[in-house]
Order: sequence, then C-alpha cells, then structure tokens
Amino acid sequence: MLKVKTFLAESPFVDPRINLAIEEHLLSHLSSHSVILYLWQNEHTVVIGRNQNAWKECRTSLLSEEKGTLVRRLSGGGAVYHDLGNLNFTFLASHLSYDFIRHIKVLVAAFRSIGIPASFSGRNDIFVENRKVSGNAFYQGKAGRYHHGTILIDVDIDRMVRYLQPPAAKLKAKGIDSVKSRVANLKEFNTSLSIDVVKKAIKASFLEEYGGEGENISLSDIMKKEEVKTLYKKYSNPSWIYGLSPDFDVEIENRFDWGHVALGFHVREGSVSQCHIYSDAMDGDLIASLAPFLKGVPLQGDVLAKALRRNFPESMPQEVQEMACWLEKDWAHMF
Ligand SMILES: Nc1ncnc2c1ncn2[C@@H]1O[C@H](COP(=O)(O)OC(=O)CCCC[C@@H]2CCSS2)[C@@H](O)[C@H]1O
Repeated sequence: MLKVKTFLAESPFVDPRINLAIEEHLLSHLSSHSVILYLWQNEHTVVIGRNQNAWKECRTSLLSEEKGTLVRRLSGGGAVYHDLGNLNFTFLASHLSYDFIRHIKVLVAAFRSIGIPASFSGRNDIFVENRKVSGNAFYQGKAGRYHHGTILIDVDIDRMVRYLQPPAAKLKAKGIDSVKSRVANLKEFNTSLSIDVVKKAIKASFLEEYGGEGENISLSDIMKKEEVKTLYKKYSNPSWIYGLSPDFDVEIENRFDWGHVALGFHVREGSVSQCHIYSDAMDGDLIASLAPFLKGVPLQGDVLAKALRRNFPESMPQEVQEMACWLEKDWAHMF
C-alpha cells in the first residue's frame, strides 16, 4: 500500500465559517503523498450542500431568530444540523493518496472500538441498527480531495427536525433535495460516550490504518493567514450562503370573508422578483393592483405586510388590512 505522511488537525473554533475556511485552506495546500485528519465542531448551525436552495432546506428565519448560523459548504449533498453534540471529520488527501475505502475503514473500526456496531450504508451514510449516525459528502480541489462527514453523538434532535422541516408554503425549486433519514445519537448505544472519547478513537484508528506519527498542524498559525481571512469572508457572505440558491416559485393562499386570494411569487436571492395575485373578490382589480408593491421585497410575511401598508398611508381598504394581517400572522416564518 502507498506510504503516506499523516497529519492531525483539531479545531478549537466553533464558528462554522472559520472551520470551513480552514478546511478549504488545508485542501489547497496539501502536499503530495499526505493525508490529513481534521476534526471540528460547529455551534448551532445548519450546513446546506453546494447546490441547495437555502429556503427550501432550512427554516432560515426560525434559525436566525434562535441565533443559529446558516452556512453553505463546497461539497454536494443535503442539509444537516450541527451543535456541540456533533463531531465533524474531514479526510483531506492528495489525489494519489485519497482512498475512500480506507476512510470508512478508519471510521467503522473507531466506532467498533467504543462498542458501536456501525456499518457503511452504501449510499453516503453510516448506520447503527438501521438509523443514520453519520452523513458524508465529497469535494475535489486542485491539490487533492476531501471526504467529510458528521457524527451524531449527543445532538439536540428536536432542534434538528425543526430547522430542517420543509417550508409550509407550496414551493417549486430546482436544486438538490436532502434525503431525510431516521437518525440516532451514538450516546443511545453507549451512554458513557463523550466527544473526547470519539475523537480519541478516530485518531487512534487513523494512525493504526495509515501508520506514522500524525504530525500536528497548528490551526492558530493558519488562522493568521490572509487567505483564511478571505475564505472566512466568502463563507460569511450572504451572496454565497443564499445567493447561490437556485430561483424558485412559491404560492400561498387564503379564504377571506370577501373572497379567495392566491399569491404567487418568483423568488431570486431571497426577494420577490415577480408577483401575481389571483382573487375572486368583488373588487378583484384592487387586489391584483397590489402585486407591484411586493416586487423586490424580501420573502418574509411581516416584511411583505409592511410593504402593503406603506402604500396606503392615508386610508387602507379593509381587504388590504386583512391581507397584511394574514401575511404577518401566518407567514412571518415563511421559511
Ligand atoms: N448532523 C447530522 N448527522 C447525520 N445526519 C443528519 C445530521 N443532521 C441531519 N441529518 C439527517 O440527514 C438528512 C440529510 O441527509 P443527506 O444525505 O441529504 O445529506 C447529508 O447527509 C450531507 C452530509 C454533509 C456532511 C458535511 C460534513 C461537514 S459539514 S456537513 C437530514 O434530513 C436528517 O435526516
């Protein structure tokens, strides 16, 4: 088997934008015949895949209201939730040293060494007793490739489900859909586990598989580099996080005493780029004439309601008042 030099890197940071910046930096500076095991954790974060629609995959306004962070990663695949009960691993390797089977071997052996009967699903997941405990994804750069994944150790599953639930509105969007699974925390199978125990097991299994010392990479030195600061800005930029979401169409409707109303929005980068309003109200013209007021407005019920009201500073027709209240009340958390 090819002899490779092994490195270990452990992040002391819990900000996903810093950790993703470090990961990308490590990838672009890989030397030949080397493999790095990078271990990292994020606090209260949803991570979407490179080609996903942010609003479709994540209740973005709920997450931000509860002080969570949404980030987009480089690799493909679906949306996952991280908190400090989740551990991430990344195997970064030069093209010749990259060997997915060996990575899985490292993980499965590590799990077994701490009493967890894990197996690889054949798709991109690791399962224990038919429940997913790890989701994996991949990226190829110039200097090498990476395979990264999550490990659910003691994650708040209620929060995970809440943030990743599908939006209530009818939504048609291109982009990659997440694949919902039944998940489990490793702690359910071995109550004495902690993040540290799992980390130690993975590091030991990595060195067992690859040999070598596992030279430490100092991430605080890497953090000082200009390139990492630039990458941090990229991962923090809303045009990276939201802007790469493919456009989508969304429809919401309601029956009022005076008639039925359906609002159809075309959404680009989070704001309404086109709006159509259909209604069977007596004063259908009034309702249809509201559409231009919603163009360019961010897709949030309360902000849309404000935009409607702004256009009737003097006397607001009853229908408009009711529509604004409905948007505010039912769709404040549209996504
Ligand atoms: N943290 C975590 N771990 C495992 N599975 C999860 C997690 N959060 C959510 N899920 C479940 O996986 C599906 C999505 O599965 P899906 O297969 O669509 O996507 C993935 O697994 C992507 C893994 C990305 C790993 C990266 C590594 C470092 S940064 S993120 C979701 O709907 C939940 O049912």
